[in-house]
Amino acid sequence: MIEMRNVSKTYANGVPALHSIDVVIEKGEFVYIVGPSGAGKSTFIKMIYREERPTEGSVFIQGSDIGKLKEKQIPYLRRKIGVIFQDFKLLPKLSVFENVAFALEVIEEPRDVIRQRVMEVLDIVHLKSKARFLPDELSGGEQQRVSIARAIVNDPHVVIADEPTGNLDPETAWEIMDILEDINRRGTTILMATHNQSIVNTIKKRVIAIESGRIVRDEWRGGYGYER
Ligand SMILES: Nc1ncnc2c1ncn2[C@@H]1O[C@H](COP(=O)(O)OP(=O)(O)OP(=O)(O)O)[C@@H](O)[C@H]1O
Repeated sequence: MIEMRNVSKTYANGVPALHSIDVVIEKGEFVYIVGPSGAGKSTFIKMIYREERPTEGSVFIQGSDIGKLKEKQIPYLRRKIGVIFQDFKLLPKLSVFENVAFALEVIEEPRDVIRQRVMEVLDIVHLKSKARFLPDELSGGEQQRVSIARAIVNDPHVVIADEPTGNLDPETAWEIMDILEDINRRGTTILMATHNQSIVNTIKKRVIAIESGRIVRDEWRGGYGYER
């Protein structure tokens, strides 16, 4: 469902970030992207929702080369991809409900459909009772759960999380992982860039390790090599 073929990225200032990346991620997988600071993890992730474009090579989502999309087609791509950030990026003046509903209002879904779907996803992240709260009335973990609800409200094929537990204490980080695993069990592909070794070592998934812009390891943490 996600395929990178010979993808390289050099930023406009000449900084090389990715070199000849070849990778396939199948529907329903849960994949960690790991590597030292500056290795290229965020750049890798940004390629998938076309926040950045490759300088060489192609990125395919469900068989379509997203480098070839016209600007006006990009919102359609982004509806198929939910994104979660380390710093949540919630709209501070909107309630929890409104933050999550926003993506559905943009596509002019009927009000009753919006209400039902928003409450459904708030239930998945255990925040139904806080639908009317503002983001700054919530803990960091709760804010991250709102941003997860917002990421899945359009029922995307893939959720991309860039350091989703980076700003959270360890206990809250595990709660976020429970929710991401639950979403993955419901069929959504998950890609998560992380520095959190204890999560990667405990909740065993496919691990893609990037160093200096190259994939240096791609395996299941279960102890056997990754093959397809
Ligand atoms: N917009 C940009 N313009 C120029 N260089 C950039 C840009 N974004 C990232 N880089 C550079 O590209 C390289 C890879 O950065 P990237 O953010 O992808 O790494 P990362 O693995 O996500 O790091 P971290 O773990 O610290 O978030 C780094 O050398 C970085 O300085």
